[in-house]
Amino acid sequence: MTTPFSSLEDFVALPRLSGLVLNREGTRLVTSVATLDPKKTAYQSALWEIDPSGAEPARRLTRSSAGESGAAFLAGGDLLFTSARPDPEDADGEKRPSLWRLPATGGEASLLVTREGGMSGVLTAAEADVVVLTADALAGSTGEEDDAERRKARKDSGVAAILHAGYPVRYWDADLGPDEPRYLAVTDVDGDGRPTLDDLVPSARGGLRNAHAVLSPDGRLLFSSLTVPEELGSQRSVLVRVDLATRELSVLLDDRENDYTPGPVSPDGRYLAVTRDRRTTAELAPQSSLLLLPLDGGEPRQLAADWDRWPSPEAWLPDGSSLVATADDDGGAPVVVIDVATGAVRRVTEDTAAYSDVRVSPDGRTAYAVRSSYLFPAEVVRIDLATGATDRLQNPAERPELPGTLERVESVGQDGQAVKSWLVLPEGASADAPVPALLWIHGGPIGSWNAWTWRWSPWVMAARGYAVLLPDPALSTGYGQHMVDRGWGSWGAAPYTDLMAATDDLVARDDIDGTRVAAMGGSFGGYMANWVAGHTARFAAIVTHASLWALDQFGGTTDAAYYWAREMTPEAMLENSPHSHIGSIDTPMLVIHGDKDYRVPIGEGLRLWYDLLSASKLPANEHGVTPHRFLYFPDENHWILKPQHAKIWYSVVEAFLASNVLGEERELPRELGL
Ligand SMILES: CSCC[C@H](NC(C)=O)C(=O)N[C@@H](C)C(=O)N[C@@H](CO)C(=O)O
Repeated sequence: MTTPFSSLEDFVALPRLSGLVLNREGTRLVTSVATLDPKKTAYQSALWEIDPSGAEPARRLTRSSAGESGAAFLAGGDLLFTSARPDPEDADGEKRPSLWRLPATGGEASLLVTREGGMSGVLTAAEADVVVLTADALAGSTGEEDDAERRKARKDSGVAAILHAGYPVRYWDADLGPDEPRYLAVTDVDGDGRPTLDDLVPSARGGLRNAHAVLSPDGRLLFSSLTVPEELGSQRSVLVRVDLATRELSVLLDDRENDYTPGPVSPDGRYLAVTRDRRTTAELAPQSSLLLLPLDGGEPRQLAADWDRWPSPEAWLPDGSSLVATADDDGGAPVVVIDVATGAVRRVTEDTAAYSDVRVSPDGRTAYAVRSSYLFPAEVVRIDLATGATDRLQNPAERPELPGTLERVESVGQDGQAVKSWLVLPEGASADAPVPALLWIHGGPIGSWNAWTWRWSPWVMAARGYAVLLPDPALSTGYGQHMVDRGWGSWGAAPYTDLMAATDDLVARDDIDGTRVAAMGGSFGGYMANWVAGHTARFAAIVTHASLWALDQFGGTTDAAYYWAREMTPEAMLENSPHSHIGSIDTPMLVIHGDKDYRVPIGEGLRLWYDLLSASKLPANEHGVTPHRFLYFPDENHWILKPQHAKIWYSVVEAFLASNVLGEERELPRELGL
């Protein structure tokens, strides 16, 4: 059967949906869909409207080569979005992300706010036309005009240098500073003239980087996380409230044992849902809990404390009786309703899908959400909150046909712990025709294989005849705190042995050819692929993407060193470091790394590559010929985002596996120039 996964051209062209907003009346749903641009070298996103009743087909709302994102409804019904599209009223205008307004009554979108430094996000209040932008300003600037002047001077002089006095200095693939994020309140949104912008937290000093914020329903208060520096390069995330009228900032929750993130404010404005993340130490694994914070100054109270999951608050029921949340759970992330008075948790959605972006209708009976699973990419659904009945609405795209089947399988770890996996089987796999298989190891390490992913699609490999096992070993979420605790600080122990237990059961199946199996992983999954390489020769090939190799150096060069310093002692880092086992590696490895990866810096990939050539059991000969390969992306980051590079990634991986697992040679893409 031919599916879009057979051709990489078709695969990268599949539309990708994300995000969902609902207007105040509950009559309009808007989502974002990314598709290939005409050159097929980038994705561009557009906003689409989805009929909440399910009667009408989805309709495209915006169209421009610059794309649109950041959709947010005003309480009055107009739709705001950000776009770097040109302003038709300003022919010479520079293209920078600006705020646009699409009237509820129809017609063209018009420019509402533009600024030299652009903007990255939009917050609106549920019941008042209040708008706050997230936007970068130069650290030393004193206002919008000053910021624009300083920006121009920096650009004209060609200076890119950044002088730091604190940490962090990089984030994923971005150099931090001298820009820093600010919250800019948009004044007079409904007035006739161009609104002005007021900096709500001028003293933030970089503390709003990656912050989460929400507005109270009446738009008078903003709640945000705020990062404050600590000694030894560390930091913590505290919870603050900003009064939009007075600009007064109050710290609501702050202690050195936890990080805090605001969730939604109750409809009556009396409570704030808060996520509390326990600060880890070498002995203490992460733990996430849901708090209810009375906004009149009372003490926070934990909700659903007896439920051994990590709930993420999404929305309130309109009567304020319950919170709607999602939580990783056994290979999915269902929607649950948590009673605020009792903390009782009621599971709403019954399927094994991962839900996000949950929006509740004004009558509290229905929720709308984005869901995905390994059977389908993100799509918008309607959920009956009483019965859990879930219907797929008319989406901008149909589900792609899949080249195989999906199974849930279970193994047993050395300590008796159940280890669950998804298993993707290619069409035709049977005892008469056993297929080669791939062990895929997820990153994090705190995470789960529970949602569709475009970056590592098992269906692309299924279309090429491979089964793909997606196990959730120790440190995975959705199986209770014990599953995280049992792997904490000892990555080479339970996480590794759980993976091997899952592999044992995989190769014992009669529809799998146990002699033709490879292991692959990215990020922490790449760490584990490297660890696997140094501890077993059972795999025919190993693919390691953006991987941690030498934990002694990684801990100091990653963009968030403080995070890893809280995970292991220096001794444990050495004990669990794959590079110490280079001398045992006798499996061909494909190393993949992007130069702009600041999370797992390129030094990991470079050192791994040199170590493989100089010290593994399969070294290069005097002509430099080695069974290992290094696929290097000079302009990609932690992940391979450009469509043309994603195709190269899959092609090179497939060729490497074909050569080492199947004993077949494949032609490499011409674009590699070899
Ligand atoms: C929630 S687990 C922690 C994620 C971790 N965070 C920091 C600050 O380092 C992280 O980024 N880990 C990477 C090494 C990793 O494995 N990332 C995974 C998941 O985010 C990935 O797939 O990129």
